[in-house]
Amino acid sequence: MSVRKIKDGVYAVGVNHWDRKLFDEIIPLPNGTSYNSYLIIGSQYTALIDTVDPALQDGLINNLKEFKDLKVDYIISQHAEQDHSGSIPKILEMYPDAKVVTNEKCKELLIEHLGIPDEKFIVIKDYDKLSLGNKTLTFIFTPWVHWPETMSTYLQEDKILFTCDFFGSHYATSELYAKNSEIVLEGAKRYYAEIMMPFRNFIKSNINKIEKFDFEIIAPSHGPMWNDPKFIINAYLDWISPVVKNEVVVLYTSMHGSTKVIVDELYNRLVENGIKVTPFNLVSADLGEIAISLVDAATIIFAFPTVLTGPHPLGASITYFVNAIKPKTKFASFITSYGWGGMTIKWVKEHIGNLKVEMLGELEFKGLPKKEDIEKVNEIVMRIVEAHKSIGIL
Ligand SMILES: Cc1cc2nc3c(=O)[nH]c(=O)nc-3n(C[C@H](O)[C@H](O)[C@H](O)COP(=O)(O)O)c2cc1C
Repeated sequence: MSVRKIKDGVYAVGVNHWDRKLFDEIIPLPNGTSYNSYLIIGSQYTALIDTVDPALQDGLINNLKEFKDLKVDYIISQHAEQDHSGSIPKILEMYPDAKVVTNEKCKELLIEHLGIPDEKFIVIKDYDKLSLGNKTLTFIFTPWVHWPETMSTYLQEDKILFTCDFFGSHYATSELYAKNSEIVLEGAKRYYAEIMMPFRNFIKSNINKIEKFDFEIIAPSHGPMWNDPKFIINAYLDWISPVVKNEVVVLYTSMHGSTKVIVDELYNRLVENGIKVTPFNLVSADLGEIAISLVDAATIIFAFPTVLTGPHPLGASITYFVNAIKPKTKFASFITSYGWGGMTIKWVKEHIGNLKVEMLGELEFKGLPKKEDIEKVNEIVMRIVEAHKSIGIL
């Protein structure tokens, strides 16, 4: 990605990671991602907002070299995670007089993670301003989107709000703006589901905080910028709202097909009853797609066999993940096939403490499901139907 001008004196200097396949070594990236860095050249001082993942730092360096006689005075660090901060040491080498401008918490994390020396920092407080001459930055603390130190930066004269991970999307593109397309929104939802959803409760207060500023562009640190900020803010408000959709997510695996018989039965009966069902075979499912589905789903069904007295390891792993990302799901049900005995359902129930779900039935059956097990499926389906009706989504 070469340098792109956003406004007079404001440039996108970050890089696309077109071929990155996994984020956090776990979430697939069908459309890659980007690490955005923004250069703001004021009449007196120049600031760089965030850097890029160190794996691609040469791209940032080459972009900065396109500016003749550039001197960076301030590196604004909005988030200490390495995909945005990891190239700060290299930029400090290039511009030894530059100072890292950030909050106290971020400073502490940057020292711990990157070993940046104490004397390199200027510590700012919530709503502090920094003048670059004809351009003014205001720092707005937006904690827990998604680390404790995260903050946003408002560029008053150009009405741009830099938000780092907040409103980011996993989407590598040569376009500057998101154009509100479904595909970018999907990338934003993929990002939200893994990274932001666990901190849903902090998002509303952060949106209230930023909305006091008059901005026309949201410039995140992943994916394209939003020149229709309402579009992504409204998407976030929808995702964090307590409202769930008439959808069931089935997380299943089956070694010899026994659990799968029940999953198929559940699928057919739920669909017959007008409920959207998304089954994910844990062997091959894209974890990002599972997380995306859980942003809206009213109900989760955990369905996997018993292995070595507990859940199949893929079942244990997904249970841990779902519990960690804390979806707003309201109902859950549990299915397992076993050979001689085990504790699978008990284990799963004990490991979903973060989910505020009403349990809508469970089915533990030996070997292949029998007639009475199939009948039990109907009971579970009717409970799900009633539950969805009770909250007015069916
Ligand atoms: C490696 C392995 C370990 C198993 N461990 C247990 C166990 O500890 N307790 C049990 O009741 N069944 C155990 N089983 C039996 C399965 O739970 C049983 O065959 C079940 O019906 C498989 O369901 P599926 O066809 O959906 O994979 C084990 C099976 C395998 C392959």
